[in-house]
Amino acid sequence: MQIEPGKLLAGIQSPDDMKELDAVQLVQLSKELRQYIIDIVSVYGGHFGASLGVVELTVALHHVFNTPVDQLIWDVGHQAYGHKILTGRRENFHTNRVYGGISGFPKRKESEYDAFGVGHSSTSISAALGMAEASYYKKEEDKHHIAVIGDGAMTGGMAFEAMNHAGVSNSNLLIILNDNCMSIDPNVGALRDYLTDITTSHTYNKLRDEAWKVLGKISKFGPNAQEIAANFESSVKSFLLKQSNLFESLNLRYFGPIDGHDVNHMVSVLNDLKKIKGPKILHVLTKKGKGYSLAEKDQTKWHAPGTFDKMTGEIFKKVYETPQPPKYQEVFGHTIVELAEQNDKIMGVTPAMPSGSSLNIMMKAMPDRSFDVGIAEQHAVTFSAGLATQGLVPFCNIYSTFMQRAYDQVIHDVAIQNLHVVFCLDRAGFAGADGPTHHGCYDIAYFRCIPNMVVSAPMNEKELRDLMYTAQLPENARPFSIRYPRGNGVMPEWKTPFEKIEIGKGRKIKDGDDLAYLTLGHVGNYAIEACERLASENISAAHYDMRFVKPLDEELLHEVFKNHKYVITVEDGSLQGGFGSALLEFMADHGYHSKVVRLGIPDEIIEHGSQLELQRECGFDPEGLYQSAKKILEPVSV
Ligand SMILES: Cc1ncc(C[n+]2csc(CCOP(=O)(O)OP(=O)(O)O)c2C)c(N)n1
Ligand SMILES: CC(=O)[C@@H](O)[C@H](O)COP(=O)(O)O
Ligand SMILES: [Mg+2]
Repeated sequence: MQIEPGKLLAGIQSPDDMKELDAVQLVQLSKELRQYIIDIVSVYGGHFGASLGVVELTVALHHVFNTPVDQLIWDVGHQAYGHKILTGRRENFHTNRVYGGISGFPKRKESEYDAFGVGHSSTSISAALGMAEASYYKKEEDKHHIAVIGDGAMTGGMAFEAMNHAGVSNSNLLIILNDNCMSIDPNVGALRDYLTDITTSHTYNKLRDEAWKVLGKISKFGPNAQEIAANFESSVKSFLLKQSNLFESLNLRYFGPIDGHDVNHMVSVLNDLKKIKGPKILHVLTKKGKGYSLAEKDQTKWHAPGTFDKMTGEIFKKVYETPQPPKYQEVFGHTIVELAEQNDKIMGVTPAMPSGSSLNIMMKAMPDRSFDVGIAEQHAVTFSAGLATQGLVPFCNIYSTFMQRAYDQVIHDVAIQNLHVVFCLDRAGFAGADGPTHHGCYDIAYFRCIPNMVVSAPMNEKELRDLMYTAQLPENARPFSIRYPRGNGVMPEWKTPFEKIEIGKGRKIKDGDDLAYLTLGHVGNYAIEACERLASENISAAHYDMRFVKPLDEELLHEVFKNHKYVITVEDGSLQGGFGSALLEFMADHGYHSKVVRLGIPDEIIEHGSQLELQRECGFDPEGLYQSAKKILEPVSV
């Protein structure tokens, strides 16, 4: 489907084409850019509300700054669709997040305008500061470094670490705080309240106006800007501003808040700020979903709505005639509430993903026992450890990819003290369209080497429920991780009675003589398919659902290796150090010599696409499992 851009937008091949636009044209370009994002995302899907909210900011930045020489870094990058469209990728934009197409996030290898690869939050200030310090060192005095960070991302610890550093640097750094009061769900915490306060406080705004007067003078006096700013900074007003402003206290010159939907005002402010050297922050107020009223009203739903009818706002969902299996996240969300009703020690913790993890179900049902701690994975883990020291049983739900942030906390604060924290790692395995920054490839490998830790993965909804039930039992008071993928399970009738699973015990799903599949987690369902297909060709394959990588079911493994010359291991995770590796270690330790083929994610960066496309690429989709069996059984030619 061909989607045509507006007339002005059609003429923009790069930001160079925007430099001469006048005030009216900048407004028109913003309008066309917003419409183009709506047109494309409604048909092809992707992140939506965040990019709509920064349309004017994006236009103003590329109009004022000399990108790509000036370095523009988008935090997380889910709001950078306008940036991509204006920087030479409009004609490819319909391939956004599609297998083989452009990435949904800024990516250095995709464009020179993407100054830094992103996807995880709160990295932009550190990266921009690093670039700014490099420019300072290289005496590139006129170069600008701009980090655009949302109020949600600003709650992440890294943002504070970076501001702490920036405040004592001389480098030419501009932080733009894009404040829309939203994370994916409504933003949380004291910083959110603080930002609202400085936006509305009477006293503060009076002081701020003084600062703006100085900026006005800077525009007029041009070359004397430095001097005027310096005079202002030694004044009493500046002292008061510093006392009453968090960012000023950290030595960052603070400007704003300003209306982020007034493109021409932003152009004039950014032009002023260009003249002020050193680290500074501009607070911009925007509305997530701006310009598409449904997205403005329900900002969480329209964060990444999927495809929709742009005229009616109907979000397209596949219609099935029979009941479908639920998403794993939903099973988690309902099951934690059920368990918490039985066990008053259970608490729920999420770092800024209440909707994504479905912990929002518990947050609604039991608000005093569930916490959204903001984009703060490290804090979420150590906070859970703190709860556990007091005899509570926190379920700390973190996407596998974001758990990478909190690795030290898992070891130092949980495992070494052998605390009873249950880690639910959602989006384990390929995340799909979000791509390599979001794939949950590494958790098996990075958790498997941690003493005291139980590492498990359910093959279906029942196993997820039973593992959650098992994990909270007092006799299992130790760090316990359960990984499961993005998307649906396999059991429409998922609400099964709880059954305890013995820790470290797998199960034989099917006997067979010719080879054995050993699977971990949801991909076990692919082995069922492969076994059926092989059976129709008189090949008899056994199938074991191992459930645990740590501890391993050694009894079951002795059975496997005593009876099978050919073994195929399957995991939706990194082959390096993962489940297959664990089995090779077991074989080496016990002197087994079966031929083993390991299927999983190779030692490469796998890009974006649907989960199945990526699994196919790596050879562990159902077809890949079948073909591997055929291959392993092929007679060796001499
Ligand atoms: C480390 C990390 N944790 C969680 C996420 C998931 N995530 C992506 S966008 C987002 C909300 C960001 O809010 P904000 O920075 O205010 O941007 P907005 O969407 O409001 O424009 C979250 C939680 C992430 N990308 N990285
Ligand atoms: C940008 C970001 O990090 C999130 O919006 C992420 O895309 C959410 O992924 P899910 O859609 O799997 O919740
Ligand atoms: Mg926000």
